Amino acid sequence: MVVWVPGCFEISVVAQQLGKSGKYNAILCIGAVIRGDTTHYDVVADSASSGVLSAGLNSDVPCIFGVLTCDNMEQALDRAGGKAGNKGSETALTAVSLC
Ligand SMILES: Nc1c(NC[C@H](O)[C@H](O)[C@H](O)CO)[nH]c(=O)[nH]c1=O
Ligand SMILES: CC(=O)[C@@H](O)COP(=O)(O)O
Repeated sequence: MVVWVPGCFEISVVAQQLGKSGKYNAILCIGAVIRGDTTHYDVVADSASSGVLSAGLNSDVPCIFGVLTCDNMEQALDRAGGKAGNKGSETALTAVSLC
């Protein structure tokens, strides 16, 4: 199942709900935080990473951190199936290795 959230900040709360539902063996948390003009980037990136970790610990279901933290769109696209690979599919492999 795919669940969409408004932004990376909201990933962890939904991941925790899904983990606690008991329906899933792993949750793949995929997104991109792109640096802007302000410090908002750091807040969202830090919250996403610590939140996904907490979601896994609190739900006892692996929540895999597949959130890109990039300086620009080019870096993000390169890592979303471009010349630097596909970090999304790597999260799936990580989940398989843990289950
Ligand atoms: N700047 C990025 C955001 N910002 C939105 C936040 O994640 C959040 O939805 C909002 O602050 C409301 O709580 N989200 C991304 O996924 N990527 C960004 O680069
Ligand atoms: C508010 C946001 O989600 C994000 O776009 C912030 O960008 P900026 O740092 O350029 O205000």
